[in-house]
Amino acid sequence: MTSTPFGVRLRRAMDEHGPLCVGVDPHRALVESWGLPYDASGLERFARSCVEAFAGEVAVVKPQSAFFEVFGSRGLAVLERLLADLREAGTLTILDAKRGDIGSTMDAYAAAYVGPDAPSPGDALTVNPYLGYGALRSTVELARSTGRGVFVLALTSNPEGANVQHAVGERGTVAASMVAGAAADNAAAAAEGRLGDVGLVVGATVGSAVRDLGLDLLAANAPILAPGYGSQGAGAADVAVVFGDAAGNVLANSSRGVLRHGPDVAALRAAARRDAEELALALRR
Ligand SMILES: O=c1ccn([C@@H]2O[C@H](COP(=O)(O)O)[C@@H](O)[C@H]2O)c(=O)[nH]1
Repeated sequence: MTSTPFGVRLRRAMDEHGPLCVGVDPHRALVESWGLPYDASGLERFARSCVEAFAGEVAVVKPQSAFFEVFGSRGLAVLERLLADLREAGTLTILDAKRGDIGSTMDAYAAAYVGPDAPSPGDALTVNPYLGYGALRSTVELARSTGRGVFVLALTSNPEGANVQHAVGERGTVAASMVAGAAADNAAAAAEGRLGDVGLVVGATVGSAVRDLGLDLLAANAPILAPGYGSQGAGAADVAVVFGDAAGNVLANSSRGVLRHGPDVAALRAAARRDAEELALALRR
């Protein structure tokens, strides 16, 4: 819990380290390629190497909850420790758990992940707005009250997402309604001249969709988490083209693209630095 808003802390971190978020996605193949057993003990050593490699070195680390949940309570304990170690090192985290439900259930998810007594808090949480942007209200409010943020899925990096996210409803496309929701929630921050705390997830792989759907990402004053850079095929130049005038608010994520350089900690760190520099050059504001 902190009194400095998430958007302010994220902007500082990106200015200092470049616009890269490293994902901690312990896929079975990766864990085994690091010479580790694919069990809770291997997971723990994998996570520890990530802390050693990335703490204090990159703007943000994004653990993917699914790969920890696989191991039940022992996996969740590793996730909690990973988040705590990064927090202690002063490195921002986004917990990628993509929570989304009716409002009353979201209250519990909000308490679990962004509340003052959250057992495994990150600095921000990814949320799924498929039950409607309004269902995220309590999560947005609680996150802001603890200096945390949320990232709302808007245009995801997978090809199947377009079928839902490009669909046209009463007030335009589904994606546009998410951007409008974030813009409204970030308006007060914009008036203060700072980046908002309600981020959007927009894949670096979406091609011309941001333009085609007329999404004004810059006006949303939202941090933009852009997965798809690296293993999913988007390069830094693609990120610059996809986001245009909003490129300065983009935090590109790479998980496997960096992690494949492990288990050597120096090699992991060097890979992250190369990507952060490449992105900073391409997205220069
Ligand atoms: O639209 C989305 C939203 C989230 N993700 C997540 O990001 C990482 C990407 O991993 P890579 O290894 O860099 O492909 C992963 O955790 C996804 O669940 C996404 O890819 N697209």
